[in-house]
Amino acid sequence: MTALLDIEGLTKAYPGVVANDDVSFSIQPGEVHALLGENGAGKSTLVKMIYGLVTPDRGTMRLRGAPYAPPEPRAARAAGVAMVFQHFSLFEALSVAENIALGMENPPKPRDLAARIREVSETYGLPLDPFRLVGDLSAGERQRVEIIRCLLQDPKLLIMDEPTSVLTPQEVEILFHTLRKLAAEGTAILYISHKLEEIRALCDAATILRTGKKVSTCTPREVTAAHMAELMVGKSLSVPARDAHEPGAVLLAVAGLSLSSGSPFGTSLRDVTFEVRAGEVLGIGGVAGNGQDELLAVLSGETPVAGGAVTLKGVAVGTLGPNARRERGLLCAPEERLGHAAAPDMSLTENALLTGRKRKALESRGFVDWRRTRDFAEDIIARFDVRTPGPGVAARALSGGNLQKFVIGREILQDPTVLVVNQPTWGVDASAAAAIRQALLDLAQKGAAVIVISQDLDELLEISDRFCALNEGRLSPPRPARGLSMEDIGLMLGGAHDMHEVAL
Ligand SMILES: Nc1ncnc2c1ncn2[C@@H]1O[C@H](COP(=O)(O)OP(=O)(O)OP(=O)(O)O)[C@@H](O)[C@H]1O
Repeated sequence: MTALLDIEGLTKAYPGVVANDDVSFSIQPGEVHALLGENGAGKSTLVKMIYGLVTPDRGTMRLRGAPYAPPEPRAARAAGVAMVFQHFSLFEALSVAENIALGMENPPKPRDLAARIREVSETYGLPLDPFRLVGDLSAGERQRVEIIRCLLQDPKLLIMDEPTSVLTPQEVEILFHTLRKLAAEGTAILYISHKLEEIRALCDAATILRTGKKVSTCTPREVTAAHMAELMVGKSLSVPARDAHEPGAVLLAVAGLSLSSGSPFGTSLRDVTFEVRAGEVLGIGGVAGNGQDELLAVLSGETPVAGGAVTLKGVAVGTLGPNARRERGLLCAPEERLGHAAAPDMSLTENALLTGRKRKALESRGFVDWRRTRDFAEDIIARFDVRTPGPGVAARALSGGNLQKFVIGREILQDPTVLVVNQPTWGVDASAAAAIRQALLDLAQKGAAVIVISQDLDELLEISDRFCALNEGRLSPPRPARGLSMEDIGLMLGGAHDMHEVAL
């Protein structure tokens, strides 16, 4: 059988790093093929070459036997290659159908397009109303818009970059059902993910990259997740551990916090009340879009509130802005790493300065001490295993997971009294995720209070002392995490999301 896509010797170098080094493999029609590797291993670079976003330095591709070298994504799409990105490019104020029409060369009449969207949505079990505003959709529904946009092109190869990191467990099931149906019809799927159990459940074959080179292939169903992780990193994984301890004094308290959202697509916070003690990790679970961003903005000081709504070591800080809170020891790492947690075009040194200025004393007499700042950036890089040529590199040149390690490391190394992180291991590979969780536990062990906001319930159960759930802007009362079953958690999350369940 002719392979659908044959990749032969693909090589792509960036200054200081060979992102893909002589990579060769094939994808068969109807195959779900996983692309695995640590952060920075070269997965995104490889799929960008397949999708025409990056031109290889060397090497060739053949699609259904014919030479294939797309100069731009439009050419890739015309050849039958589609891609769903990690970050969606949708306009919130437009409807589903309007968004889809924008990406088409020759969009049909609106009514015909809506009918096509309904047809694809029903055929593939992806419930979606063409007339709803994108701003009102959950992350999972937005992903469906992107998938349906791809399916309308009738692709032969569908590339998916970490599709499940924004999905609830139920939405993952719906997605897998769709992907299996597509594969059964002969569409090949190239699937990037760090979630190894999901890969075992879904994928027929896997190609594993390490520092830009193909190091192995395997059949995910026939090996364990631990084995795949070992192939990726070349060593075995450690599980986060902590000693038993008694929590200390209350460090952060939020009391009766209600806040109506400024944005038409935001979530209002309703009577949120909780406290976190020294030495404690409080996990806040919930489906994205239930007030997580709004809560983080209130805690960081980006959205000031009434003074007494937020107290730090008994002192009202609600009216203070981010810098004043940082000086007092309340540090936050937001979810969006490029543009919010880090400035994309600034170097890592400059990004270290942005939040570490005061606490790391990076200024003296009104001047930036660049040597100290660079040392701080180098310390983060070394201690958090950030794979990059050096601190002079721009944040946007880092792979997603490596930038995440940098952002979390930058805050932890400032010795916070209270640290709030949103999705701390989003897009981070298994071994780096374990290292970040361990660093958060160590921070709590040293006496800080840590708040972890995450959609990853396994992560929260692994590291939290107490767990609570955000549901349409309301926070459930925290409960001890030990002994909570998935069923208890389901009830706490209860009805938070308008999950349109489909019969699978
Ligand atoms: N535009 C760029 N400029 C400079 N270096 C880059 C650029 N894009 C990627 N790199 C480098 O190439 C290497 C591979 O990055 P790539 O994004 O392909 O990794 P990845 O496997 O997708 O990682 P992750 O799982 O973290 O997303 C990294 O060292 C990265 O820093």
